[in-house]
Amino acid sequence: MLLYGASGHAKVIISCLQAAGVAVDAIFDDDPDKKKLLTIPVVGGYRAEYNPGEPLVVAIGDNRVRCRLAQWIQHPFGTAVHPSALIDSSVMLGNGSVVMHGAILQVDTCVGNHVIINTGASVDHDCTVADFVHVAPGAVVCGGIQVGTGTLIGAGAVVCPNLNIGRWATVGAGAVVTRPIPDYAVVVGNPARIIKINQPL
Ligand SMILES: CC(=O)SCCNC(=O)CCNC(=O)[C@H](O)C(C)(C)COP(=O)(O)OP(=O)(O)OC[C@H]1O[C@@H](n2cnc3c(N)ncnc32)[C@H](O)[C@@H]1OP(=O)(O)O
Repeated sequence: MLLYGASGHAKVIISCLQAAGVAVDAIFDDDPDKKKLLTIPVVGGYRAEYNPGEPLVVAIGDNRVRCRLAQWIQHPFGTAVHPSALIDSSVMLGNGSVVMHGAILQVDTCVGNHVIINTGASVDHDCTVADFVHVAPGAVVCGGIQVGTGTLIGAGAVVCPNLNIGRWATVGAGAVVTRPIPDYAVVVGNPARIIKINQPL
């Protein structure tokens, strides 16, 4: 497996892959001062000709940056799933997506491409999690929820059942979402309230 981005997020992905018995051979990063992450060599900026058939995961936590890079990279995309994650056999997991330590994906949930289901997060039954979403550590997404493209569900947030969460929205850490959230909205608190609407991409 190859990674793009020698970040803290990449360290967690390496931990997942190593626990699953998958070797990480190299990491691309544009910063010439980065030479190694944990024990893995950092080999410079992205090159399509570097081991072209080897799967790659974009190891960048920022959803917009991960989206931009994924549309440009020419390698096939792999997935990283920690063995402690509980994933129902009905779950669909897209290319480039990662499921960290202790995360739970329940029955009939569909997870798109380049999604992060972070440490200890849970996404319950019948959810649809679109591409480039990040469900941060400890967040709880209850049953029957649609999460739109590029949205961040912050650490420890709770999203109540059967709600529609828009595209490129941000749910603040610890928020309790009780109503649908529009595209690009940033919400915080319990119950969650909109504090601003971000600019579209
Ligand atoms: C492994 C990992 O680390 S994964 C990392 C996952 N990341 C996260 O979970 C972080 C999620 N981000 C947040 O919660 C952020 O605070 C955001 C995005 C909601 C807001 O960030 P910003 O847009 O920079 O807002 P800012 O910090 O200026 O705060 C604006 C107001 O909202 C309040 N606020 C910000 N975040 C929260 C929150 N999570 N809960 C309650 N209130 C909040 C601030 O106190 C401030 O209130 P004030 O105007 O009365 O002073």
